[in-house]
Amino acid sequence: MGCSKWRAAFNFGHLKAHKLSAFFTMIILFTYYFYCLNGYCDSLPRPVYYCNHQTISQDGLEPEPQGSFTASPVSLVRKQLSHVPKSASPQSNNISISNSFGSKKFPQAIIIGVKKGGTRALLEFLRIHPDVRAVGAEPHFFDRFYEKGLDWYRNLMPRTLEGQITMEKTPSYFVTKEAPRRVLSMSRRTKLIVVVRDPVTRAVSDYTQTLSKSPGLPSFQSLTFHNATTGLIDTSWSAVRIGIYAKHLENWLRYFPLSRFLFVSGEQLVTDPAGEMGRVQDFLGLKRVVTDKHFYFNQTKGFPCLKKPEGSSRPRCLGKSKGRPHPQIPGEVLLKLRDFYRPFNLKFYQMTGHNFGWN
Ligand SMILES: Nc1ncnc2c1ncn2[C@@H]1O[C@H](COP(=O)(O)OS(=O)(=O)O)[C@@H](OP(=O)(O)O)[C@H]1O
Repeated sequence: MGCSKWRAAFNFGHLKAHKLSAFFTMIILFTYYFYCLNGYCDSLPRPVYYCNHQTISQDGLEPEPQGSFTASPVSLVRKQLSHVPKSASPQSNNISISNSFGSKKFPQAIIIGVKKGGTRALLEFLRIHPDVRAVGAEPHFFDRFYEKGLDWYRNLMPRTLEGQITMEKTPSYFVTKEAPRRVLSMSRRTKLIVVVRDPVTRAVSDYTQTLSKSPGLPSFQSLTFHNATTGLIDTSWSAVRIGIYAKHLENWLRYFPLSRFLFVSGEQLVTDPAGEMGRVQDFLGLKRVVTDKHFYFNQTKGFPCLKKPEGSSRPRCLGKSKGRPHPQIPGEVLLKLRDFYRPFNLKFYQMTGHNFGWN
């Protein structure tokens, strides 16, 4: 091709400005379409949600410096992109790199409670199962964002393949009056998991979390009692109220039969994670894939940790806000609380047919 021909071929001068811009727009649209077709759009970082004033990324990893199941937003982006081979062609090694397989479904199982029961540990342990896909952040759909509608909720869910189950966890559902009716109207077949823990320890754990964000918080005992001299417990304080499990369960049982529930012991989840995970997998109709082989006890943390969590090859523990030391609470305050909870605990054991041994 002679010089004049090249000049003619690349001479856009005769094209009108609007034709040029239409030409470039088409190129941009085509490139974007091709990019998304290969599933890269799905691997872009997702929004970060704020739960209980704590930042939790969409895949459930808390952005804390070290420790576990944790990732900073930057490392999250790296992690999300890390599965894309650098020089991947769409069909390299006959394995498609597209991650847009499957479809978004409503959760078939929800961890509905309880706050500070061990719900994060349970969800992270479940996420190593190949047949479980879970949204990492707490969606808070059935308590805070119900008006956004079911399509909004479903869209938050990860895509699942045939045979995989979709899950989420939002511990405040258990104590939300409207939640059971709302979950029922999504699906009456939803499986409901409640991780329960000694309500006295749970209350202290709850207080510890609030204290970590508001260091000027009044003492635990002053919040526990209406009046220190009468010793009357203040049940309007959420740290106390959440632990009246029988009362909250009563509300759920107006909508769902007991067979739809699984009660996980928060204590057993720490002392025997594999045993508790066996029960959970059976309840969900999953093969018992998560076993004692997946856990090790981390002496420094004082909790079981995962040898190989989802998306990682290194052992990891939960983040620093999980399994943190509690402030010292006077023994007589704890005793009074224990007395307060006793009848509710006994009722809860009767309702569930399970003695959690908190007395
Ligand atoms: N494996 C493992 N590692 C760390 N922590 C563990 C684990 N298993 C259970 N727990 C207990 O989980 C408690 C936090 O409960 P949640 O995850 O339900 O809290 S939250 O409601 O989501 O804020 C947390 O409460 P605190 O000890 O008060 O921090 C832990 O006792």
